[in-house]
Amino acid sequence: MTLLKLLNLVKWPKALLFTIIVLSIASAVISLALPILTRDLIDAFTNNSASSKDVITYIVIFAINGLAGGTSFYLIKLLGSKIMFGLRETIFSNIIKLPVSYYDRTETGVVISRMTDDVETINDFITEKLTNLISQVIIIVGSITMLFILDWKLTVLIFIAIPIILVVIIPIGNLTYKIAMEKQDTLANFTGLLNRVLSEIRLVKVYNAEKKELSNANKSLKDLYNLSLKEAKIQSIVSPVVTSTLIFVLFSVIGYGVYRISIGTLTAGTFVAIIFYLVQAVTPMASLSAFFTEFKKTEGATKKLYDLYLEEKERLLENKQNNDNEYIEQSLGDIEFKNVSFAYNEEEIVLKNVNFKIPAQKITAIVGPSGSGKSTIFYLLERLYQVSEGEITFHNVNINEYPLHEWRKQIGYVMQESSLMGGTIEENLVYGIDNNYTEADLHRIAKISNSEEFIAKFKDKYQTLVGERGVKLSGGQKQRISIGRALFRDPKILLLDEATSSLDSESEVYVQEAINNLIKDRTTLIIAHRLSTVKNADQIIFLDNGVITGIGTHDELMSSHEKYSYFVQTQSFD
Ligand SMILES: Nc1ncnc2c1ncn2[C@@H]1O[C@H](COP(=O)(O)OP(=O)(O)OP(=O)(O)O)[C@@H](O)[C@H]1O
Repeated sequence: MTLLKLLNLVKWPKALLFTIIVLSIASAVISLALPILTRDLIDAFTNNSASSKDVITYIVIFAINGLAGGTSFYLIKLLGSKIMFGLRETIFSNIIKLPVSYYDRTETGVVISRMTDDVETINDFITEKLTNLISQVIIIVGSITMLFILDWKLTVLIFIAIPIILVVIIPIGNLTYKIAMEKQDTLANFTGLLNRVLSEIRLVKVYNAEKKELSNANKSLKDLYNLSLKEAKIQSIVSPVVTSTLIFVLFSVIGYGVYRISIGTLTAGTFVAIIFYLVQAVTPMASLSAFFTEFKKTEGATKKLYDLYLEEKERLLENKQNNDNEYIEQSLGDIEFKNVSFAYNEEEIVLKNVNFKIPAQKITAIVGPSGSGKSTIFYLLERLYQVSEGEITFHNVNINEYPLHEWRKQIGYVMQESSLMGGTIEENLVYGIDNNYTEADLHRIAKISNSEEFIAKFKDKYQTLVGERGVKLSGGQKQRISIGRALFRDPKILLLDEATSSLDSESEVYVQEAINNLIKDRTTLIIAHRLSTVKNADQIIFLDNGVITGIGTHDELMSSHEKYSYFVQTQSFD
């Protein structure tokens, strides 16, 4: 059962669970005793033999029952919250370890919905159904048994209703389940759409796509609307059938009971006890009838969550202790691509048998037409994807042999779009730094990344909020913050995706200065878009449609590589 497998991932609060079970059994037993006590009290009153002790005992037991009910209600909610916490923590720690390739094929909104809606469904099932199961079964079985003992003729009358209710409930239960599953999927899709649209709201607006997105949203919303209506229609059939049957039974029982009292074959106390048991048994019965539908629905949610948990994670090798790690501590080391081929999917091979060396502490620039595979080389170095063939080595050791986090710690990656996280400037500068840093470090990094001046102009200085993905900063400011972020890590290897978007010349100078500070004494690989960069590089790699067609200095390639010299003349190289 997937639910058990999933729940096994969470540390079960066993003592709490045990207390809940004991309390709910105790409460069920008291509930079963109450009608008998009521009967005795009523009959005692009828015979004028009731003592005040009887009344007090009755009230005390009633109060204990209420107290046990209240306490177990709280404890069940506590159990649910603990399980939700555990599940969300476990699943989140897993989804954050899933490789980038997983997110290439999955909409993030769907993952969000798993973490929110599906976990909630499981919580509802546990707190409202599973934990009450034992006490409900005890109450139903106990009440029916007591009914038979008290008066079998009346009980038979009650049982006539059960097949009528079952005939309606069972087939409809399956239908409700199907609708619930459809609803879960539609909701996940809608969350996906919401996430996509809201994260790119500027794009939506400048391309006048509001109407289009609204009509996309409309489809999901209509589906949700129709499914809710379907659910309502089903309920509008089930509910009156069940209620009328129950009322019919109740009236018959009351009529027959009153008749029996009038002819003296039933005491008033026993009659009240029967009604008491009847009411007591009906509520858990209704809840139990929905148990299997809810269970199936929860199994659906559980399976999706468990599948997410089973998805293959990035290979971390965190506990690996061997000599290879020592290499990573040394600063000097060449990186080599040896016969590397790579494809994101079967349709297209992006890198084809690529061989080159990135010498330590030198600048290597990669140039080539759009889509030739330049960024892919960075992703492979960051181990965001695994090579399909060949290997990438550092100190002649396959980079996969290094623990992933240790390896990534050596690399500073300044992305072209200068991705920032929502939060403050300080949080962005120190992003991913787990050791302590001082105020002085912060100022030093801001200074060498040329950010100090513009940060000082903000009212909140380092605590200025940058907005989602840094929307409140200018392009040049964002770039300088990302350069600062890379500097903070003091990486040995630097991956720099030079921005194609042109900054104004003043900003450009600031960014260039920051880059020069960043590059110093590091093994640098730049995706180059400027003539000054390629001229400064120790070697240039020309990548064309996934194949390296030339390696050399700017002057060498200008004289020997026709496409390179043409490229230099025609691209936006200044
Ligand atoms: N996540 C992905 N899934 C599938 N294909 C991808 C993915 N990322 C890139 N590609 C494809 O891989 C090829 C190389 O892309 P890459 O981004 O490495 O090129 P590039 O040289 O950096 O281009 P540009 O200069 O335009 O940024 C392209 O054909 C692209 O469509």
